[in-house]
Amino acid sequence: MDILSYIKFDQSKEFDLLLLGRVAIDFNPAYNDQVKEEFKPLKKVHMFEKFVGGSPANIAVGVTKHGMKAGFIGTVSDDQFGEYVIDYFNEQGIDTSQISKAQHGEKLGLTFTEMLSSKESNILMYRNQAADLQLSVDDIDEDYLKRSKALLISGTALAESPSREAVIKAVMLAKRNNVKIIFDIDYRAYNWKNNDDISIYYSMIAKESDIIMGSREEFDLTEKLIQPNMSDNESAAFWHSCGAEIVVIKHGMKGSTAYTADQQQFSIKPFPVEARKGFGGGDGYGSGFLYGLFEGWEIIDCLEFGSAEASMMVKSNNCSDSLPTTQEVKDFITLEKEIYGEMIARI
Ligand SMILES: Nc1ncnc2c1ncn2[C@@H]1O[C@H](COP(=O)(O)OP(=O)(O)OP(=O)(O)O)[C@@H](O)[C@H]1O
Ligand SMILES: O=C(O)C[C@@H](O)[C@H](O)C(=O)CO
Repeated sequence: MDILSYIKFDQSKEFDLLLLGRVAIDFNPAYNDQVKEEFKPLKKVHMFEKFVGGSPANIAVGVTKHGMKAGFIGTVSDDQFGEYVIDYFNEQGIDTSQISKAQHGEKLGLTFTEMLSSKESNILMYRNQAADLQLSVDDIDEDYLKRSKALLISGTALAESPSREAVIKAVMLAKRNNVKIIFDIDYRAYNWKNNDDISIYYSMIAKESDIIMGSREEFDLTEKLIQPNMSDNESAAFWHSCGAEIVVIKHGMKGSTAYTADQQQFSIKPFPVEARKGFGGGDGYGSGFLYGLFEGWEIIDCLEFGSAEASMMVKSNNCSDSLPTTQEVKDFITLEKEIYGEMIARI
């Protein structure tokens, strides 16, 4: 079945996707032609490379590399790092007209990453009074929102006020302007005060969403106050009953499944790679999957493309700069299929 029968984007709109939420600065152990910090504990690392990071920021870069027209709604620090983010987005072709600067000295989060082995990596976040959580209702402009086919909300933006209210306002305005809502649950423990808050705000946005993407753990957190311990099938049925057209549930290396409102389900596995780190896979997955969806591909092809892009990202040393072009993902899939066989990722 053609995906356009699931999601009907308003093709007359100028932007494909607006992304709202977390943006930070990643400091990754250097791994380039000059310096190679091999797998080691963070305390032993001397040289770092700086990148723009944060899941929705990365996905904005990822979909733009596929030729989609994206804009970012967020708040950055009023300093050199804030300028770095805006310059980087501008260079990538992402619209920055709706990025505000924090007014009271709040700083962008700094993410120091630790690569311990191909199976273990961690992040160390410096994120007190984070600038991105200063996004407020005054930063949400209906005339801007209505110009987009879809709005992606990253769940981290719900962790604190005033960003929380800004998200809720954006979702309310999106709904009345036929802007599809994509909820990337994107749970990060920092900034959340307790699990009831997580369930209250995640479920509030999930109930309004057309597409929901998250790991099993993220769905469990979302569903805590609705019905704990749901199976994947039960979760999908519940969110479909609230109006979601596509529910994607990820199980890391075990694979992921997209459930469509017409009761179909499609599953995919990761493409085998030697990973440099665990994080960033979700952003590659989101970029590739959404690109396919906007192109009107069959769901299984969207999943394969997203899974390939995820594998490429965990293999890489960073989360934004290494996001691949469409041709690079296609070449990666061709190569992996030559090595491992045509059905390597398909379940
Ligand atoms: N070691 C790996 N090798 C290949 N692919 C991987 C590996 N780890 C993760 N992936 C891919 O990345 C996808 C997303 O990873 P995960 O399920 O951890 O989601 P996530 O928590 O949203 O990620 P992120 O930390 O980027 O937000 C997986 O569904 C899988 O396709
Ligand atoms: O915040 C993180 O989880 C790690 C970041 O380094 C990265 O940019 C990211 O946001 C991955 O989703």
